[in-house]
Amino acid sequence: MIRFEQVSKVYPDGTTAVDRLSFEVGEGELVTLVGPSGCGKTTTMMMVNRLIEPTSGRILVDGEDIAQVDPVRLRRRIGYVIQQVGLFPHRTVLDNTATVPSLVGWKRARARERAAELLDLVGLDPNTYGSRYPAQLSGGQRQRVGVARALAADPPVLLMDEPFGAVDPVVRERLQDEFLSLQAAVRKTVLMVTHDIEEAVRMGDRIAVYGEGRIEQFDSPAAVLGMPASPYVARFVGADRGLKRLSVTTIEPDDLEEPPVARLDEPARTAAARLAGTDARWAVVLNSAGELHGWVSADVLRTAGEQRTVGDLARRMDAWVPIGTPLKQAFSEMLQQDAGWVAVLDGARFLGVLTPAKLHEALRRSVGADARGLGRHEVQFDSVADA
Ligand SMILES: Nc1ncnc2c1ncn2[C@@H]1O[C@H](COP(=O)(O)OP(=O)(O)OP(=O)(O)O)[C@@H](O)[C@H]1O
Repeated sequence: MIRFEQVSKVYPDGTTAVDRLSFEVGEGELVTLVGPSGCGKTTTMMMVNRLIEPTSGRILVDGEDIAQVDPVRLRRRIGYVIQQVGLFPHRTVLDNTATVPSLVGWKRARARERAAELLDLVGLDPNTYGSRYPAQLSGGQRQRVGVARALAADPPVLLMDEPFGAVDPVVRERLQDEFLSLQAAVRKTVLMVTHDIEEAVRMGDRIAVYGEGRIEQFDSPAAVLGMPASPYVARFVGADRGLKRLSVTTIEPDDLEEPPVARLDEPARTAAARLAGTDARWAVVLNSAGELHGWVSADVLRTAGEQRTVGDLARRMDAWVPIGTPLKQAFSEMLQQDAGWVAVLDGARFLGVLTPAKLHEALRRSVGADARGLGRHEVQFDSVADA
């Protein structure tokens, strides 16, 4: 969808901002450009909507060499979100959001209707906020208007330069989450600049890690964290990349332990007999539909009276996550519920449990899989132990 072919930019004073850059962003993909200040990220981005012209090489958008496209026409297909948001201070939020549709000739009523829809989509009630001026909004709300405005004309491509940079960390995380669920629905092709590796990992389907004017590694978040392509990338992603990896590795069925299962309505003695032959100290308790109820201790089952059912003795279990959840979330659930394991469900169906030992194994699996898949030499298993 966006393709860079050997693109360089040398500014008139001789600064080489970008040096023979080649990469491609697929349709519906979100690629983050991350790197230290001054490494050429913004220059890269601004060449896509021709706010900056490359010195050599070419850039294709949807197969078309953009040097041949009228810049105004090009920019209508490309939404642009910047950190300072750049809202017009003397226009209402609704009019700000309707800017691009109005520019491209939509009727006023239709443009405003579309703007109201978009404000709603980014979590701002158009009835409350539509008539306000930018100065009457919080920083986070202004950022949302910036995103709504960029999406208003439904451009296939979105460029975002530090879009969540100007807000505090808590709001920032919320905006990131909101944008991710929005992106899951609208599936734009997105190029996002950030200097924050956490944000790059969280947001990107793939990450381009910049050195000076060059991409040092262009890979999935898991691969960048698990197998930095060079010592430079390893330093940039940081010593705690094992921990960061927890957020990008998801739970798979093979990661689960399958403890013995007891049914809510069966006699305690029956369940105790089943456990007797094993060294299990507890069993998961499911209801008759196979849904998680809780757990029961093997000792309690063994010493239970004749008449008792498993249901009389079971304890509720609230620590659970859906299959496919990132390990980090499962771990956090474990800590929050003060549990030694979390149940993993597929919809309401119980699949198995994740224990700390299995979590560690899953991390190792993900590093190993990348290593096999990509054949990199610099596999850093030690990063897993750090986690
Ligand atoms: N108009 C210009 N004239 C000369 N040099 C420039 C110009 N604009 C940018 N540069 C230089 O080009 C290099 C890349 O700048 P760019 O803004 O692309 O970096 P960046 O990675 O986006 O940095 P930051 O994270 O600080 O925004 C820097 O060395 C910068 O000083």
